Amino acid sequence: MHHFKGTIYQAYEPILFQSIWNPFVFRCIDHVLIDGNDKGISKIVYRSCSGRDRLGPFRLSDITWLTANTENPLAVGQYVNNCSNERAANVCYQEYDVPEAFPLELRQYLPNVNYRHDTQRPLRCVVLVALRDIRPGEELFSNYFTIVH
Ligand SMILES: C[S@@+](CC[C@H](N)C(=O)[O-])C[C@H]1O[C@@H](n2cnc3c(N)ncnc32)[C@H](O)[C@@H]1O
Repeated sequence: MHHFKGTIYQAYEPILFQSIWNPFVFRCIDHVLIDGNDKGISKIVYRSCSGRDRLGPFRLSDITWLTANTENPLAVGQYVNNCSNERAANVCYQEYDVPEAFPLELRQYLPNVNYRHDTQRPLRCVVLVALRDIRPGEELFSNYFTIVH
């Protein structure tokens, strides 16, 4: 199972500059957006939001996916390519909201952060679920336009 990492924007929040020429923006069913780009302004925004949201000694999100030393090796969801007739999808998307009861000390491994610190709703995450057994080194394909409810 892989995470689609990145900054979470509610449907009404401004994302214009971060989204220009950015193929890594994922749109959820309810129009929440995840900017999974690990470069440029998207990277700066994620770092800044992640540094801002801390609770005592705990980070509330994983920042290591922006570095060479990734602590959550599952946070690679945005590198999945689009399937075609010749190359069928082998993963699909599942959106979920992190429950309030999720342990504080484990939040540092979640590769998503809210753009706005005063967002009232739970953190949105999107994971990729394998549709069949996948061998090491196999390229991952999803149907960019299908979401499992
Ligand atoms: C979310 S990224 C996917 C990961 C990207 N291939 C990478 O290496 O970072 C989306 C971009 O990947 C490329 N892409 C996705 N599916 C593709 C496919 N089936 N064939 C060729 N390029 C594809 C397109 O350039 C698209 O804008």
